[in-house]
Formats: sequence, C-alpha cells, structure tokens
Amino acid sequence: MNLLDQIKEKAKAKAKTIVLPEGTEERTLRAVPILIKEKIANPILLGDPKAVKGLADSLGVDLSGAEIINPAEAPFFKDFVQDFYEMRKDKGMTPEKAETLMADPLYFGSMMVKSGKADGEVAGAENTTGDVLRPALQIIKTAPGISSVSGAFIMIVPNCEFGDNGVFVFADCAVTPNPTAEQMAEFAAASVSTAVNLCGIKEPKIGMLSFSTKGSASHELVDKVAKATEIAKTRFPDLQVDGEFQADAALVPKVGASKAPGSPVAGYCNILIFPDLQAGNIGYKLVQRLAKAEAIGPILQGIAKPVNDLSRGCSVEDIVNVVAMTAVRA
Ligand SMILES: CC(C)(COP(=O)(O)OP(=O)(O)OC[C@H]1O[C@@H](n2cnc3c(N)ncnc32)[C@H](O)[C@@H]1OP(=O)(O)O)[C@@H](O)C(=O)NCCC(=O)NCCS
Ligand SMILES: CC(=O)OP(=O)(O)O
Repeated sequence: MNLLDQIKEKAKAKAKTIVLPEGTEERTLRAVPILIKEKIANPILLGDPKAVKGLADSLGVDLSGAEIINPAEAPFFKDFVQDFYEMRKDKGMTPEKAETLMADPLYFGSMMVKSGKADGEVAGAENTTGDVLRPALQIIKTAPGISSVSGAFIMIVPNCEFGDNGVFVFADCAVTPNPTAEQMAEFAAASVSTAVNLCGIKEPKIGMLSFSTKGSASHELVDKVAKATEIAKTRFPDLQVDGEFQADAALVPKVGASKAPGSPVAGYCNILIFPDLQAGNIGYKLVQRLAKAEAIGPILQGIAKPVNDLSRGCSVEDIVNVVAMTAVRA
C-alpha cells in the first residue's frame, strides 16, 4: 500500500469531523462526495446553504451526508463571538469587530476547531495562506512548549533513490518569512514528528540547508544556519541533524561524503529545513512541478489542533489528501 493509501486508511479508522470553510469553492465541493464515499472524514461545509447547494447542483455534485452551516445563523454564533472577544480584548478587539470577524468562515472554522465542534480544518483553495493562518494562529495557537508554527510539505518524488525511497519532509515552506536560528531548530524538531507519524519514516535524518556546506562559504546567512544546527543538536539531543549543508550534500551519498566527511546524516537526509520562506516555498514548488512529485501540504506543525492550508493551485485530489492528513492528526 502506498503512503497516501496508508494515510487514508488511518483517517477512515478515526472517522473525524473536518470543517471546510470554503463552501462555495468548486474543488472543495467536488472533494466532499469522495470524502464521504471513501469514509475519510465527515465534512462540514461553511456558507449560505442555498449558495452551497446551488453551486453543487450546477456542478452535478451530490452533497448528501455533508453538513452545511451558515456561520451567522449557527445557534452557537453568539457564544463564538463572545469567546473570541474575551480572547482578544487585550489586543484591541471590540464586540462589534468580533461579530464581523466571526461571520467570516475562516474565523468561524477556527473557532469550531478550538471549541471541539470540529476535529480539524482545511482551507486555502481560494484564500491566501496568510488569511487561512491568521485566524488559526489567533484562536487555536501553538501547542504546549512550541513557540512557532511552521508549514511542512510531504514530498513523494517518483523514481527517486534519495531520502526515504523518494519520500521527504520539507519545512518551512509556508509560514515564517525569515525565521531565526531558534525557529529553524524548532521546525527541525516538529518535522521529525511529521516524518514519523504521517510518513512512517523510521530513521528521520535532518539536513539544515544553505548555499554552504560546513563552512565552505562565509556569510551571515550561512552563520544563521550553522547556529540553527547547533541549537537543534543542543535543544533536541535525540535528533539526527547536521548542517549547514548544500542540497546536494544533504541528499547525495557521494557528495555528502566528500563535502561533509564524518557527518552522520550527510547524503542521507529525508527532512530538509530551509533557511527562509523564499527558499522553502520555491524549493517545494520546483520539485513538485519539475520532478512531478506529489506535494502534500502545507501541514501546519506546532499548532495546538490540526488546521491545514492548501495551495490555491491544488487539485480535488490534493484536498482529499490534506483532509485525510488532518483527520489522522486529529
Ligand atoms: C503567518 C502570518 C499570516 C502571520 O500573520 P501577520 O498578520 O502578518 O502577523 P502577526 O505578526 O500580526 O501575527 C498574528 C498572530 O499570529 C502569531 N504568529 C505569527 N507567526 C507565527 C508563527 N510562526 N507561529 C506561531 N504564531 C505566530 C502572532 O504571535 C500573532 O498572535 P497574536 O495576535 O495572538 O499576538 C504571516 O507571517 C504570513 O502571511 N506568512 C507568510 C504566509 C505565506 O504567504 N506563505 C506562502 C504561501 S504557502
Ligand atoms: C503553499 C502555497 O504556496 O500556497 P499558495 O500557492 O496558495 O500561495
């Protein structure tokens, strides 16, 4: 059974409820009957039921079995507004603003997860990552002991001898534009949990990426990655992590042995931690498009309850996969 099928099987066993705030988005609607038929999750669509059903009918999509909730008309809407106001009043929130924001499906969806009315949330087929993440970060917040959320992609590269038989975790590809060395170290630790729990990778090996390998270049950007490597080794002594590495030194055994002799992971990395979001986001999209890799994510790591974003370029199948992943983590 391939990795995606394994994840779907795990999701089926959990039968979780996943809220999909983009209830009038075509690919999301097309994903719903697949989720129901394959019993991957119980989906809740947000939006005006008339508009949601109208679009579904025009697309020939059967929504039987899916719950549809119009945020402003939900019986618990006022409670959500009050809770959100209490949560944010020290940050300048007013009752009026809380009411307006809670009518937005992305805020309402995060509140459903926070309150336990849904086990997880998936959005981002039509909204930007920033708009999906902001309510999640404000309402659901980070898991205990974690200060920064990151976004990982599971990359399944066809015909690839590197990584874990072509399976990799890439991070951060979605959240923090310019992480500090401390944040990069946290992303490395969080990615191990994604690699082990979602990908079944038995020996996670982390490469901290740069344009330099073990001091081959001198620059403050390289210093940040070297520092992140040291912090990761000190703060998380069980991790198999090394750097700074160029991508070839991280991935290719021969190059790793020649550029970073003696490194326990050079040439064998299956988790790649990027030095900033430009590199991470560009890197995953290049591998996805040029190597025809399956890119599943971004999977939000370090958040207290599972919320996952989608790329606006996602397919119906991508939505089904990310919902399955979300259900497994719920
Ligand atoms: C993540 C992001 C949305 C943060 O939003 P923002 O509105 O610019 O930032 P703010 O600094 O006001 O943060 C909003 C809240 O999120 C929290 N936050 C921001 N980044 C965080 C992170 N990495 N981890 C945990 N919390 C974070 C802040 O602490 C703040 O919480 P508070 O309001 O309770 O104090 C923003 O950094 C972003 O847009 N990132 C890039 C996303 C993107 O375009 N990715 C590429 C495509 S996938
Ligand atoms: C993850 C990502 O890059 O999302 P989008 O393509 O929607 O910007």
